[in-house]
Parts: sequence; C-alpha cells; structure tokens
Amino acid sequence: MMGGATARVPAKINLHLGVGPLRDDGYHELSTLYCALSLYDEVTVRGDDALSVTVRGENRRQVPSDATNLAARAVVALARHAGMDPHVAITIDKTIPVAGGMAGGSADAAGALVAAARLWRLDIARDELLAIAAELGSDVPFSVVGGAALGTGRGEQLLPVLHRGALHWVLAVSGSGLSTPDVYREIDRLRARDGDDQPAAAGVARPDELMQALASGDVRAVAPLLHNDLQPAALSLQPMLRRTLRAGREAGALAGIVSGSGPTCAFLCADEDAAVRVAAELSGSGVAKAVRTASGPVAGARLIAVN
Ligand SMILES: C[C@@](CO)(OP(=O)(O)O)[C@H](O)COP(=O)(O)OP(=O)(O)OC[C@H]1O[C@@H](n2ccc(N)nc2=O)[C@H](O)[C@@H]1O
Ligand SMILES: Nc1ncnc2c1ncn2[C@@H]1O[C@H](COP(=O)(O)OP(=O)(O)O)[C@@H](O)[C@H]1O
Repeated sequence: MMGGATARVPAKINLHLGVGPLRDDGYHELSTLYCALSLYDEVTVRGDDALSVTVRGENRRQVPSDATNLAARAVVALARHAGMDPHVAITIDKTIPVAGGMAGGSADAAGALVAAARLWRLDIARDELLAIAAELGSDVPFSVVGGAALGTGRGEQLLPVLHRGALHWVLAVSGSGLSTPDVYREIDRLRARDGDDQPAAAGVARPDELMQALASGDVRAVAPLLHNDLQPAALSLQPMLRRTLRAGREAGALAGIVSGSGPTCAFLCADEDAAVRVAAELSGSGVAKAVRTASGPVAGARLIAVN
C-alpha cells in the first residue's frame, strides 16, 4: 500500500515529577503532571518495499536510523497487532532536543503510531493504541494524548487535567544529554546514601495544589509549585545545570526546573513577552547550547497531512 501520512507531535515537560519507590520490574512508581509544549517533531510514514528510517534536522546524528529507533519499533508493534507487514519508509523531522528530558523519542513513537494507523486505515480503538504505546515506553501514551495529564503507575496511566490559558516557557537546551536510566539510578543512589524512605513514600502523592493552580490559569500560583524529584539526581550528574537554573531566574523567569530526567531546563514566565525577554537574556549568558520559547498545554499527536 503506497501513499503517506504525517503526524505532528509535541514535546513534554513534567510540571510535577514525584518519584516513588523502585518496583520489582525495574521501574519507579510515579505521580507526575505532564504538560505538552509547542515544540514539535513531524513523523511521516509512507508505503514502501521495506522498513526504513530517515532522520532530518540539526540533531539527526544523535538519533538511531535503524530498527532501534522508537518510531520504527512503534510501526513494528502496530503492524504485529494489525497483522500487517511493517513495510514503510519513516521520515522524522526532528526539532525536540535529543536525550533532553522532553520525550523526543516517545513523541516519534506516538507520531509513527498515529500516522501508520491512518496509512493502513486501521479501525483501532483509542485504548488499544494507548496499550501499544505503553509497551514502547512509559511516556509514549502521553505523547499520543497531549494536553495536561496526571500520570501514575510508571507514567503510562493517564487522567486528563483541567487547565485554563497557556503557560509560556523558555527552554535551555544543554550541549550534552542525560540517559534516563542513569538519572533514575542516581536518585536511588542518593536516597540509599541518605537512608531515608520518606522521599520515596511522598513521591506517589497527587499534586492537588498544582492541579488547582493549573485549573485557575494563574501562572503566579503555578510557578512556586513546580517540582521535580529527579532534579537533584540530574544536578548531581551535570552540576553545570545549577548555573543554568540560576541564570534563568536572574533573567526574570518566575521559576525554573529541570525537565524530567534533564538536562533541558524549563523556565516559566509571566507571559509571552516576558518569555521572549528571558530567552534573549539567557541566549547571551552562554549557559545553554540553544534557547527556545514554547507554550502549553497543547494537543498531542495529530495528523497534519494524508496523501
Ligand atoms: C523521566 C521521564 C519523566 O516523564 O521522562 P524523560 O525525562 O526521560 O523524557 C519518564 O519517566 C521516562 O519515560 P521513558 O523515557 O518513556 O522511559 P522508559 O523507556 O519507559 O524507561 C527507560 C528506563 O527509565 C527508568 N524508569 C522509567 C520510568 C519509570 N517510571 N521508572 C523508571 O525507573 C527505568 O530504568 C527504565 O528502564
Ligand atoms: N526517534 C528517536 N528520537 C530520539 N531518540 C531516540 C529515538 N529513537 C531512539 N532514541 C534513543 O533514545 C534515547 C533517549 O532520547 P529522547 O527520547 O530524546 O530523550 P528523553 O528520554 O530524555 O526524553 C536517545 O539517546 C536516542 O539514542
């Protein structure tokens, strides 16, 4: 079957990332508030004679273009589910920072699922698609759904969260990535060193106050409630990030936080104009490889072209 379909998929940050205890399956129990941001990858899937992956964009060399690419794994998983051959050419136009704690690989997997489901005209229920997404990675279901959502379990169980208006962000992208498993291992090491079970127990509490602030649309109520349990672990592995966080606050952001497992730092600003000012100042400070502005919550994976 020839023809093609293109999906656009947002990056994410975690407005709250509570990390609970390590489970027997090697994952941590989470309580996280995901927020999709207006920084997008595009994934195109075309009928072809074999499975292939092409990655385009500045960061293409950091992304595998073989069968280990999460978009390729997504197509294979969906094809198996539907009894199809996974013979498609996948093209990823990459804008989301790689290994940046912004779920770039998960976004590509979500985009590939949505685009391939359309290409093959599959009559697949949303829940079935989300179950396949969850097998590919803890963050992949959220990349499909987008908006703002509470994630529990290992992050794959989602509940939509009410939100009003848009939040305006500045993102400081680091020159070197952090591996997600390394950052989770580091939090375990720091917690074992401190010999305190309390942080892990508190990690699974629901961020009710933050959810209320998000529903009210009051950015100044949201700012002091941003929280990331993985931040000390990311800072331990990349101490330079302390300077980045300080520079963002000095540039006028309301609050700054490491995004997920890092090392991207996300700064919440009072409004869009403030974000542009903070971004300009941060660009000049030399603490980041690249500085971007983005807003959110935005919608999850969406088809933008079918032919
Ligand atoms: C930290 C978070 C926060 O949203 O995102 P990133 O910052 O990486 O984007 C996620 O928990 C990352 O999700 P994702 O990148 O999909 O991870 P997965 O592929 O499912 O798991 C990769 C590895 O991370 C660790 N892991 C992941 C999720 C979880 N709840 N507990 C864990 O301990 C495990 O070591 C696992 O083997
Ligand atoms: N489509 C993809 N895009 C980005 N990274 C991918 C992809 N497929 C596999 N990877 C690998 O997954 C790792 C995690 O990347 P990414 O998902 O961007 O970061 P994070 O987990 O911090 O959000 C990268 O080191 C990369 O080698």
